[in-house]
Amino acid sequence: MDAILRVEKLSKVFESGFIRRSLVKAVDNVSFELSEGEIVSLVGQSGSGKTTLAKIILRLLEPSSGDVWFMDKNVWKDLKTLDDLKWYWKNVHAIFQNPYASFNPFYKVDRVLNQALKLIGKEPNSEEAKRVIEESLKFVGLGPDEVLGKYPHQLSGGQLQRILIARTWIIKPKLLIADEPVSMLDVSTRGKIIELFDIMRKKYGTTILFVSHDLGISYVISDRIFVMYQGKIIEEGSPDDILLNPTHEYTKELIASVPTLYRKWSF
Ligand SMILES: Nc1ncnc2c1ncn2[C@@H]1O[C@H](COP(=O)(O)OP(=O)(O)OP(=O)(O)O)[C@@H](O)[C@H]1O
Repeated sequence: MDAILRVEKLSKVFESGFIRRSLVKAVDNVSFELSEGEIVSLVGQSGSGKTTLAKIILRLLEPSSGDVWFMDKNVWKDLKTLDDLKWYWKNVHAIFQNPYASFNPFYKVDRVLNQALKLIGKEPNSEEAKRVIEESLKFVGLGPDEVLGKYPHQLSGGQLQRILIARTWIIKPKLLIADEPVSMLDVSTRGKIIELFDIMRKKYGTTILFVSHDLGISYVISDRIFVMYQGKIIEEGSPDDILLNPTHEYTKELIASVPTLYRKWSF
């Protein structure tokens, strides 16, 4: 399979401390490739560098060194104009942990769906736009009357996260970066969202980078798992490789800290 994303020797160093300056290597010489339609989990404890890596790929945070290639374009060197960036964010889309943060509290939730329509060149409020929005909500199991015309505070975190998946469904990105998208949600919404990721990959060939501290969910949904520790990917392999034959002490600790790992998940 062709690589859709290539990360090459990526590093990000932060300066921290006020009186005594010290350097934190949040991402330390990381390289990997993602293929079309793959679901890959990036797993590690808090502070291991997952979000920093995700932000660099999303072009939200500049790397200290190294390159990110997406479909043969160097993300930090080749994308210069606003149109280049729009192209990138149409193809590389993110869903973050806290759905409330993705909505402006002063606007009705419809706005994020209309913005998605604009991004793909469709006129909001047209008959076609209405149809696409309805289809997208159906895809995530929401009725239009349930959510449209409402403000974010009138909906639950699970409903908001589903609307964000509906937005992703409208945009149909080639790469979806989902950074802890389910950790704040109840078990049934979590299961539904993970099921939707699987459908997106099967139906539209979406590649998904699932960023999580939860090896349990990653085991169930991934084709491959990367284990991140102190800014480095210290181990990678199939879920069974990682779980049954972990080579790194840190991975063994991570497995031991997941009591629900072998429980049957019913999605
Ligand atoms: N803007 C920043 N300035 C200084 N240090 C930072 C900054 N952002 C992150 N760091 C540091 O970089 C390291 C990696 O942080 P990062 O948020 O990427 O980890 P993470 O694995 O995503 O953690 P979490 O699961 O808690 O989100 C941490 O030591 C963090 O303190």
